[in-house]
Amino acid sequence: MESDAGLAQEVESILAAARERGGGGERVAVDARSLTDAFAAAEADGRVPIIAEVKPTSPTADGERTDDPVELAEQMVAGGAAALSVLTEPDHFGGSAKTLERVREAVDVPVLRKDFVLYEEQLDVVEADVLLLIVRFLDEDGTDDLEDLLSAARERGFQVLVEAHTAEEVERAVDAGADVVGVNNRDLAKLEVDLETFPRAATAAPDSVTLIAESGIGTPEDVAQMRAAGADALLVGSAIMDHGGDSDVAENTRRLTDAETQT
Ligand SMILES: O=C(O)c1ccccc1NCC(=O)[C@H](O)[C@H](O)COP(=O)(O)O
Repeated sequence: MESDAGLAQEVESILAAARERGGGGERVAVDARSLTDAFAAAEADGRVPIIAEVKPTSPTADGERTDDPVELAEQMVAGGAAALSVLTEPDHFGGSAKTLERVREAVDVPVLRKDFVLYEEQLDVVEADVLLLIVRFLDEDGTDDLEDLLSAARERGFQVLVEAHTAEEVERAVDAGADVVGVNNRDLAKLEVDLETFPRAATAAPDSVTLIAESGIGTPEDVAQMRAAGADALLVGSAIMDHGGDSDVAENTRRLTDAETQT
């Protein structure tokens, strides 16, 4: 079911909750682990650079994974993940700032804070190496501007992944100063996944940008499709988390990180 604004109801609910969430108080100052260095190290080691996502559940998940997120994160790193993404959105994804803090303490790879940040004060919740800003949601009236948030995040030491869904949004991200751009194959307005999205939108990014393909990637064939279209790295949640089951998260990660060395 869609709202008047053409958004899926779950998305309206996510945005309403994000508008209500405050900040953390004290200004965060981060000594960040380099995301691009982590990608380069994975490549040098023959691994596909994968950001594996600790996502206990989501509006499109088949269930909930209740294992200790720190154990899941450690298994993802054992499976060759170059970096991790940790949901901190509590109401729809089962995440928390505390979880991110615990995960970041336990691993030595860069950790992305995955949340729906709309206002500068929401940057000051928890230290993370990378922060997500979503072009689509910063279009809304009443949110802070993408450009301002990008600067505010960098002033605190965060690297910033700016997420787009179309070629036009990729251009907006680059114009705002983004050097790491994610193209989400999931249309966050409607929650539909189409793996042709990344190849279509990625063409708008200059070579200087680090490009990340996000969502809906589950098989070595999907990895090959995204890499052939120019993805420097991939962000994968559901296929690794296996929400409806209890499969080995390290193996699920390894299947994708090893995709280019398997014959
Ligand atoms: O994952 C969802 O169901 C979702 C619903 C509404 C807004 C955002 C959502 N996900 C955010 C993401 O971008 C993904 O968690 C991430 O790219 C990984 O996607 P996947 O591998 O398909 O789990």
